[in-house]
Amino acid sequence: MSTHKVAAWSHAEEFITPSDHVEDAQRRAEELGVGAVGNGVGSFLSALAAAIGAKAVMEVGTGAGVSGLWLLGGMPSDGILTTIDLEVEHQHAAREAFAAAGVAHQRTRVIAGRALEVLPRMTDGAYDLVVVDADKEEYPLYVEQATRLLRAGGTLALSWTDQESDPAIRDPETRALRDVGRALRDDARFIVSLLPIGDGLLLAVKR
Ligand SMILES: C[S@@+](CC[C@H](N)C(=O)[O-])C[C@H]1O[C@@H](n2cnc3c(N)ncnc32)[C@H](O)[C@@H]1O
Repeated sequence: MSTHKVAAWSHAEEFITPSDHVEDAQRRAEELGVGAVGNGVGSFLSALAAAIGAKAVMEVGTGAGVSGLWLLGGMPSDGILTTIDLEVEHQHAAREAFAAAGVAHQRTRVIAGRALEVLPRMTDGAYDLVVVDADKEEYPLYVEQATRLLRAGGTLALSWTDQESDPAIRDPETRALRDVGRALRDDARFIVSLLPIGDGLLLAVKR
């Protein structure tokens, strides 16, 4: 790979300056030892939510609310973010982050529980955007649920891993992602693109 490509990737990560609220949430995520999207993926999610006018967003994996803040920043002012996490401490941090950023209470639904128990209770075709950033081994099952939850024309965004491109890496998480990537790529119901931002983001638009 050319040095320009590597430099361009780094540049993209630093190109957009996060808000103070996002930076606070990133620090809280670090304190809690939970992952969070970087500025490349975060700013992309914000731009994507704005581009598609996402009023109803489902997020699997709230963390400390970093990706949630980016998403809310791109959604219309009456848009609602539904976000699921099984860790009470993460949810508490995310609620604090949303409140500190002045997000109206009614714009977020922070749901406690295991994604695979919560998602089946959600309404078919009701979401413009589903963002997945949780247990990678469960991705195939999240995708099954997301396919049902998305409206026609809705978008699925899967937080990826840069290890997926290395065929020598065959741990269960990486294999699950590889399988899901191939399945979506070959699924005529979706238009798919793998974006090289952050650790990667797989986009699948439901026809
Ligand atoms: C990488 S973090 C999400 C970070 C978040 N998207 C952000 O950028 O701020 C993954 C989160 O998924 C949650 N998680 C893991 N397995 C889960 C499951 N089965 N159901 C719900 N949440 C889960 C973890 O508790 C953790 O908070």
